[in-house]
Amino acid sequence: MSHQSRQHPTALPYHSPTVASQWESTPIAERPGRLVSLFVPAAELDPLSFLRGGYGVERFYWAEPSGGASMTLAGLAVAAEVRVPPVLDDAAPFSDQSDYRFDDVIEQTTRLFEGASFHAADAGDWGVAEVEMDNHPARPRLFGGLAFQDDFVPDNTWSVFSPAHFILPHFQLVQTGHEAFLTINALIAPDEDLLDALNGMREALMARLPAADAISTRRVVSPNLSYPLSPEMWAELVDQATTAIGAGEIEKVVLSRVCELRAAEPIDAAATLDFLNEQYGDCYRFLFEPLPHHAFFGATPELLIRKTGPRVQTMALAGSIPRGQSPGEDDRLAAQLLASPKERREHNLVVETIRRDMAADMTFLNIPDAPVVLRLKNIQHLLTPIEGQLMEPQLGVVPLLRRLHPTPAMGGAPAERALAFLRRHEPVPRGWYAAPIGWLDRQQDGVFAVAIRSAVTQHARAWLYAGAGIVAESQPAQEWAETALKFRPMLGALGAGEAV
Ligand SMILES: C=C(O[C@@H]1C=C(C(=O)O)C=C[C@H]1O)C(=O)O
Repeated sequence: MSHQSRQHPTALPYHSPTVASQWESTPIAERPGRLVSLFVPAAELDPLSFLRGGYGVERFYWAEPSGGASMTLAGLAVAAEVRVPPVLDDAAPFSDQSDYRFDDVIEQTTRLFEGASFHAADAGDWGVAEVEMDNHPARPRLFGGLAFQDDFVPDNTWSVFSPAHFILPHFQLVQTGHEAFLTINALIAPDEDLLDALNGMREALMARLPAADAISTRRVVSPNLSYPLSPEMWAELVDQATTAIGAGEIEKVVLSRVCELRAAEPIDAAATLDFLNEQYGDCYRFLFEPLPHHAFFGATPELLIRKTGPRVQTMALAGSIPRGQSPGEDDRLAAQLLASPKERREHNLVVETIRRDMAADMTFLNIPDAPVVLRLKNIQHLLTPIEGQLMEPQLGVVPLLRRLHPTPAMGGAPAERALAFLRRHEPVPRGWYAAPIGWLDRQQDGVFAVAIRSAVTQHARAWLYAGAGIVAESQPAQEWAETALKFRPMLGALGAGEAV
């Protein structure tokens, strides 16, 4: 691959994260380091206080909706990263580059975990014991995501983001069910004595174990909002889409718009997590802050893929209607959503595309015949939960992301033409909005959500994103109102109340 890289100023002076791509074909013994992870039980640590205690360093957060195998991960600082730089080479036609990000992530991840070791810090008499890594909740997990489009380049808004970027946190707190563990991850030099390294790491781990003094963080107060796309411009955009649909060029395209927010002080995205956990506990809550005050965060209802060994789960989530003012009105609107041919068609396009894209890899794929209604705080959606069993369990989560992203719930149908339509017509680049966000481990198991109901911050500014599926019958005013509802989670999180 010959794409040039652009360096981002993400490294803070006190550490220098190793980019796994530097290891390119170097024999393990000659590499700059190998991954060592050491953990202790940490039932007393609260993930949000832990993050608040890390104000000023890189921070990461991931919380799955409660129930089942749900997991919360909070990360501080960077032990290692997997990053795919942008392609800036105009000479290479974009079509030749498609999918390069996924292969790069797989390669770099595999290299990062080669020769990795995993240890319990409290074995016996405070000894250190090597432990089987693969199913342990404290195992090292890379957290991050990808940009929506393959040809992403970091613009002014997304200046510290990459086409794909995953972080292995230096300190990683994981809660699953009733268990919690704090893990310290580090790359140690090949000539460094493992026991010496482990002793040093254990000291650093124990120093983090007591709950940090919470640094008080402030929520945003009375921010200013603006919408770069006027309702008239939106109507024109929707008309362009319905015209392309009428001409048979595409069947569906998801259009998005942006809300710009200005605050009086730098925005602490982590300070919104209490609100998101309280109000949107039924969603995937995430924070990716690779540089302090440059954060991408949100609370999304949409699972893209959960892979545990041979088992996979995904969903079709498309088709929307507001919540009612009363339980009766809620039910009436839900029935209207289920009965709407337009919403059902929008939804079925997603179901059928997922069926087509997954069927070849599955020994079985269970897709219910009809959707149910998912009722969220401000909006209701049509939902079809999907599960299956992989023919080859060793097929990792990243190839599955490649198959699925973007589903017609985020891009459109047919996918390539819908993406080309968006490149031509959507006025604001999406960055990481509507793209996969989540975690993966050494076995390349993992969980990814679709990063909608999300915002990106830069110091005192934030950009919120919301989109809606457009089909032949779509009306601009209705889609404007739907996107207004989809801004609400982030508006609430950023102190802008229920404003639309
Ligand atoms: C694109 C968004 O939402 C998606 C679009 C939906 C629709 O068009 O009905 C519903 C849920 C999501 O799949 C968003 O929230 O920004």
